[in-house]
Amino acid sequence: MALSGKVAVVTGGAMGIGRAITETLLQSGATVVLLDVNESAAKSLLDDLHKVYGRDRTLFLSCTVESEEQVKAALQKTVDTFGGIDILCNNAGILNEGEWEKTVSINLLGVIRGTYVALQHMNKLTGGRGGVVINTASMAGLGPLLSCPVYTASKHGVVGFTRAMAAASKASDYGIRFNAVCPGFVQTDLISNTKLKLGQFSHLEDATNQLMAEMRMLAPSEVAACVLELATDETKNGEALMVFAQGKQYVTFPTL
Ligand SMILES: NC(=O)C1=CN([C@@H]2O[C@H](COP(=O)(O)OP(=O)(O)OC[C@H]3O[C@@H](n4cnc5c(N)ncnc54)[C@H](O)[C@@H]3O)[C@@H](O)[C@H]2O)C=CC1
Ligand SMILES: CC/C=C\C[C@H](O)C(=O)/C=C/C=C/C=C\C=C\[C@@H](O)C/C=C\CCC(=O)O
Repeated sequence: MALSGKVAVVTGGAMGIGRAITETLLQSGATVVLLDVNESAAKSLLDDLHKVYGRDRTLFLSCTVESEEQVKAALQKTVDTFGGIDILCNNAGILNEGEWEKTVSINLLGVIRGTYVALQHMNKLTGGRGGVVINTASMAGLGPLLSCPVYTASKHGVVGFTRAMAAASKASDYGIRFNAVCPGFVQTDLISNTKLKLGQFSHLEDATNQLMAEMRMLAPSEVAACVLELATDETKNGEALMVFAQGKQYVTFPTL
């Protein structure tokens, strides 16, 4: 299988897209460590996964991506348990325009934190074995969603950070590829009760619902399949892969 012998870490791995990524990576032969704050969802998922994949290829570690200490401990535990990290999926994210600083803290700072801590373990220049980092951005990382400006900003930041890290890693010979997956609307808890999550922009919910209707919804598994593509195609570095109901498309960015 494509990922046999590989060790993957998935943040926000207990639910939604992260759960689908976890399952897809396991199906491809990887060992998966899922980090999440929702212990009940994670433990329920682990029970299901153990029945299919056994107990030796999955591990749940309670961890918020907002905490440097917790992320460092979780990734160290991963290395101590499984010998290294080959794949990091910075997937954890929220939608909350009312608590916009928390949105930035999780969606962007959490991606930066996970990347920098994992770099210490994955970087070939510091004893790592290289690998790939896949960040869950959004199509809102490529264009504006008027009902959630801060969410849009956080996802634009993820795309920019991913592309810059890809270039830095290539120039520095870290041996690590960096890519972003940019889904449209996906049927998960994140987009439930959106009126409450849009804060001062809740009056714009209808406009977003109309866009949602036009674009149609994705299943989490469709996003996970694109994550697997970015993980296994070693020619992909610095890419942003858009995923929408009609298909997928790599973004062509302007060359400076
Ligand atoms: N659902 C959608 O329409 C889209 C979602 N995305 C992105 O996909 C990613 C996953 O979102 P969904 O699966 O849709 O949401 P979800 O709400 O179903 O799952 C998010 C997971 O992240 C976990 N999480 C939240 N805060 C955390 C923290 N501080 N530390 C660790 N884990 C934390 C949650 O417990 C949950 O398990 C997010 O980054 C989101 O922005 C991107 C495009 C579309
Ligand atoms: C209220 C729900 C908000 C966000 C939910 C979800 O997390 C999410 O991220 C959904 C994003 C969906 C975006 C859909 C379309 C975006 C359209 C425009 O912003 C332009 C986007 C991309 C243009 C890029 C290009 O065409 O090259």
